[in-house]
Amino acid sequence: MKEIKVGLLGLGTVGTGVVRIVEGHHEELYGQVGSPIVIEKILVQDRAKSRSIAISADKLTEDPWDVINHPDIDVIVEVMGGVEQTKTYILAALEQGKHIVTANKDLMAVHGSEILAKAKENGCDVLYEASVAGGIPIIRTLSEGFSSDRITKIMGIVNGTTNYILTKMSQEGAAYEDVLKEAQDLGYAEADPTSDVEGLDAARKMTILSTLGFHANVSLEDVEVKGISQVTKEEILYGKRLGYEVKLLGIAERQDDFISVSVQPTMVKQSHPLASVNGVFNAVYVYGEAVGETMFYGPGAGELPTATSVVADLVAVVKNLKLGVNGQRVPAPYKVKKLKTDEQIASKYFVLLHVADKAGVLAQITQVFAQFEVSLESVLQQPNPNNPSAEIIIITHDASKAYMNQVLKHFQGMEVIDEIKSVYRVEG
Ligand SMILES: NC(=O)C1=CN([C@@H]2O[C@H](COP(=O)(O)OP(=O)(O)OC[C@H]3O[C@@H](n4cnc5c(N)ncnc54)[C@H](OP(=O)(O)O)[C@@H]3O)[C@@H](O)[C@H]2O)C=CC1
Ligand SMILES: N[C@@H](CC=O)C(=O)O
Repeated sequence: MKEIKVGLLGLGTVGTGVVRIVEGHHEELYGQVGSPIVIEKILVQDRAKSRSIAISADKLTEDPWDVINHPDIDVIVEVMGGVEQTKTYILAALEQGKHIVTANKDLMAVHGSEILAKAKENGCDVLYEASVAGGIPIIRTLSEGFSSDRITKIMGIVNGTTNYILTKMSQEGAAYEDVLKEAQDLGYAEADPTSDVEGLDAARKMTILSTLGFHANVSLEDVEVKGISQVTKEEILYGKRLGYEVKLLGIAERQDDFISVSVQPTMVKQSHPLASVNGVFNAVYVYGEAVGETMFYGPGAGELPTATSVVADLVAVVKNLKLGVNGQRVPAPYKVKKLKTDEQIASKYFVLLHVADKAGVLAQITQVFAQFEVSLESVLQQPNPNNPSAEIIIITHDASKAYMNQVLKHFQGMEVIDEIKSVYRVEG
C-alpha cells in the first residue's frame, strides 16, 4: 500500500496532462496497481509562471537534482524535451535505480540504445510509449502485440502538426503560416516547429518504430527526410483533382533482410484509409507476414492524448515494481542492419512538368521513361493556366528510385522541359 512517488520533469502541455490524469483517474490507477500514485516534485524552468492547473508551490522546483536525487522518488517522468541535458538527467536517475517514463522521441531516437543499456545495467524500466503517435499505443503493439510476427512494412502519419497543416490547406485552402501558428497554439508543435515541418520529428519516430519492428538498430542518419515546407496549395489541388491527398508519410520497408526508411510528402490515393486521416490524428499501418495488414488510428499529439500514453507507462512501471520484474523487458535489436540501395527501393511516382506547348513534346518525355524502364500508369497533358507552356502530369507504375533519379537527371538537360515542378512518391 506504500505510495508510489513520482518526479515530473516538465509541466508544459504533456506534463499538465499527466498531472490531470494522475489526479483525475486516481481510482482507476489505484484499482490497477494497488497503491496511490503521487506526484512528489516537478521540475520547471520558471516557478513564477502562471499554470492552467493548481499546483502547490512547494512541489515546483527549478533545480533538476531536487527531483533526480529525491530519496523517496521511484519513477521519473520526463516531459521537458531536449536532448543532451535531458540525457544527463536520465542517466543519473538510472544510476540511482529510478525508473523512467519519457515522451521524448528526440532523445530516444538518438540515444535510445545507450539509455536502454544503462537501464538494463541498473535493473530499471525505460518506457517511451508517448514518444510516437501520442495517444496510439503503437510501441506496445509492435513490441508485444506483434512479437510473434515478421514485420515487413510500417507506414503512417506520425506527426500531428503537419497533418493538421496539410488537412487545413487541403480542406479550407488555408495558408501554411496561419495553420502552423494554430497548431502551435493548440500545443501540438515542438518547441522548435522546424522539426515538425521539415520532417525531423517524424524521422525520429520512424527511427524508433523501425528499430522495434525490424529488430535492427536503425539510426536517424538512415532515414531519408523531406518535410512539408515546400508543399504548395497548387500541388495539393492537382493531387485532389487526380484523386490523391498529400500526406507526410513515414515509410519503413523490409525485403529479405534489407530495409529502407523515409519520411516524405506523399500522394495518397483517396480510396486509401490514410488519405482520410485528418487534423491532428495519426495512423500507423503495420504489415506482418502472418497477420497481414493492420491499422492503428488516434490523436497524435496534444495534452491529454499524449498524457494517456505517459500514464499508461507509469502504470506498467508500477506493476513491474510490485512484481519485482523491472528492467527485464528491455528490447534489444538482434539483427544486423542492412540498408536497401536505390536500386532496391521501388514505388510509384507523381511527376508534374512544365513543358513547351508544341507537337512531339509528350512523345519525347515518355521516351525518356521508356529508356530507363519506368512504365507509366497515366499521363495527362493540359494547358498551363498561368503561362503559354503546357503541364504534363504523370503517374508511374512501381519504379526503382535509381531509375527514377536517372529520368529526372535526363529531364534537367532537355530543352522542351521548362521546369520539373513536383515529384512525389505515390501510395495506394
Ligand atoms: N506536445 C505534444 O503533443 C507532444 C509532446 N511530446 C514530447 O513531450 C515533451 C514535452 O512536450 P511539451 O509538453 O509539448 O513541451 P512544453 O514546451 O509545453 O513543456 C516543457 C516543460 O518543460 C519545462 N522545461 C523545459 N526545459 C527545461 C529545462 N531546461 N529545465 C527545467 N524545466 C524545463 C518547461 O518549464 P516552464 O513551464 O517553466 O517553461 C515546461 O514546463 C517533448 O519531448 C515533446 O517532444 C510527445 C508527444 C506529443
Ligand atoms: N509535434 C509532435 C508532437 C507529438 O509527438 C506532433 O505534432 O506530432
